[in-house]
Amino acid sequence: MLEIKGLTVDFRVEGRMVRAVDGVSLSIAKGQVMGLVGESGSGKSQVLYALMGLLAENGRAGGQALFQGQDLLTMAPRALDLLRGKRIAMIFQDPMTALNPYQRVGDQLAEVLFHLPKAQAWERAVAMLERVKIPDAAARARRYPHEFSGGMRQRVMIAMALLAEPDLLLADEPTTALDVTIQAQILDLLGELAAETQTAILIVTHDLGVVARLCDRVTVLYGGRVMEEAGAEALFEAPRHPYSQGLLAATPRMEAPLAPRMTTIPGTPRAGAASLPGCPFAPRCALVTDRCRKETPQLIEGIACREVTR
Ligand SMILES: Nc1ncnc2c1ncn2[C@@H]1O[C@H](COP(=O)(O)OP(=O)(O)OP(=O)(O)O)[C@@H](O)[C@H]1O
Repeated sequence: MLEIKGLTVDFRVEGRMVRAVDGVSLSIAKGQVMGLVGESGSGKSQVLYALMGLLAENGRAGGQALFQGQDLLTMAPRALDLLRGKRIAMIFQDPMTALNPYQRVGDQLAEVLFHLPKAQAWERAVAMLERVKIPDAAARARRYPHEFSGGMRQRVMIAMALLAEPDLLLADEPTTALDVTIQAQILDLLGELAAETQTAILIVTHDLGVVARLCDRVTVLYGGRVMEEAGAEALFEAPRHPYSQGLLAATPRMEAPLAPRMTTIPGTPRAGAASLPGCPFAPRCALVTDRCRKETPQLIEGIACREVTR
């Protein structure tokens, strides 16, 4: 459904180009859920923005992003507009970017189903609001976005994306603002959708709990580069890249009451790391060698670390 090949994102900053995403490749099949994980600043969101043609004005994308064989990066803006919101839906971190403040929530949702008679579209919209756990959905549908709490608006946006039954759903931290019980229910709902309608999902998150609950596969980003790509279960059971190991060790686990201290990865991410030669994780890596600082390791069989594959 989606095949990203060597995606780059560069930003012009004070007259020079800074690389934020450096050669990211991944593919997602029909009905598959791919998690894109990494610390803040690793480039996760820019990957999504590049796919949707929504990079900031000083940004430029390179490489290829094939959606059902068509390259999203070189597509004419009008063709991309036609895909967005129909075959490709996106859930943003901030729901107000997707909702019209002057239109009743039910009408906005029903508009997604423009091909149905109005009454039927409205009924489906209310049913979807119920599925995303909006209490008293029929009455709420008649209200405006500002009359909803932040968490409820987030669920409305998720409902809107699900109603469209897109082929591809791009989601940027879709449940971060929700409380944990609702979060779990929404993640399960996204998982059901992927299975029912064979929607492929690319979900950006810094939360490995989200990955564990929803994802089939995971791509781990660091400094704009892919460090590891693996099945979600395999990654949790045996992370291979030193960065993935650190990321997992830094996540508190319910089932490990005997290890209450959270481990952290020493050091801080290198700003603009993707512009420099060598492995971006080298300054923080326990296995680092001289070669890691000079040569950028390529992703081979799901891992970009020579020291592990040697
Ligand atoms: N308009 C811009 N101009 C220059 N640099 C930018 C711009 N937008 C983003 N960046 C840089 O791109 C890099 C990746 O940002 P991105 O938002 O994708 O990270 P992220 O992993 O999604 O983090 P977060 O979880 O905080 O959203 C960062 O170093 C950021 O400073």
